Amino acid sequence: MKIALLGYGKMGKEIEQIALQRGHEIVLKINDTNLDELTVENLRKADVAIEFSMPSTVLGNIDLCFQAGTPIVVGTTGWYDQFENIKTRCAEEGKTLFHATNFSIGVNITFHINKVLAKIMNGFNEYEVEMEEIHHTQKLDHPSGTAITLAEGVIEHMERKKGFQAWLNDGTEAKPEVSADTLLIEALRQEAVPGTHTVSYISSIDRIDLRHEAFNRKGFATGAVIAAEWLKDKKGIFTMKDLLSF
Ligand SMILES: NC(=O)C1=CN([C@@H]2O[C@H](COP(=O)(O)OP(=O)(O)OC[C@H]3O[C@@H](n4cnc5c(N)ncnc54)[C@H](OP(=O)(O)O)[C@@H]3O)[C@@H](O)[C@H]2O)C=CC1
Ligand SMILES: O=C(O)C1=N[C@H](C(=O)O)C[C@H](O)C1
Repeated sequence: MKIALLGYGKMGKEIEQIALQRGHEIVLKINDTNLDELTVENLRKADVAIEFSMPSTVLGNIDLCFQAGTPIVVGTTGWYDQFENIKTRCAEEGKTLFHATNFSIGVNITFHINKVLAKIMNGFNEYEVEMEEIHHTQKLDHPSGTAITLAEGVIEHMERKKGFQAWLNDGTEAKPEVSADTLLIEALRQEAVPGTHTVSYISSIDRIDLRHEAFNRKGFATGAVIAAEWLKDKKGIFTMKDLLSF
């Protein structure tokens, strides 16, 4: 496949390596220094675009791919407040978009177990639930997209939680008091951490942790390339649940 990389930073470079290993060709690589090459005409030269840029640039890039008619795989996080608009446009205009807050197979297994665990813990009111996400210091958004997906999984299956609140624990803000029906997500930023997520159930006598720790970015990148391959000849909006068989 001919692939356009929209975003050639930490993830774009990792995806390039995996894509080449899997026999694909990179026809466009976009970062802040060559935005003049980011045109509908150039996007039409690609079979698929893989988008890992920034919360402030992702929507413009989705729009350009829709104009070009180029299927797009979106890994960028921090834009999901616009998700319904994009979903509607994708359907109305007959375009193709694959999105995931996390492309790693291990995280998607964790997403599944998280829902099963929340269903079980719904019956055990003596446990309080809280979450923690840790990422590298360059991360622009908080809480992470993955943490939001995990929180949504808990809220869907646990009657005593109705919403979530994020706390960036960078020493500037004390731990917030949250209401009993709010799930607190603590975001920590530490040098070079690719992504660690923990959902904890804590009672006065014990603690259950569901934890996923990425050792590097290979899992995210491989999942994104597999999604791009899977998207061939498909129309519509898709995510990892469509690709995985559990
Ligand atoms: N869904 C998933 O599995 C994963 C998602 N992510 C998400 O992916 C995104 C990117 O992460 P990461 O690679 O670490 O971030 P980086 O900051 O390393 O890379 C972002 C890249 O986007 C480039 N850029 C700037 N403007 C544009 C534009 N208009 N169009 C395209 N690219 C542009 C930047 O260029 P320059 O360097 O010149 O500024 C940079 O190369 C984040 O939102 C992150 O949360 C990350 C990992 C996994
Ligand atoms: O910015 C990152 O690095 C990551 N972002 C994604 C997120 O926001 O969940 C996925 C992964 O955790 C790495």
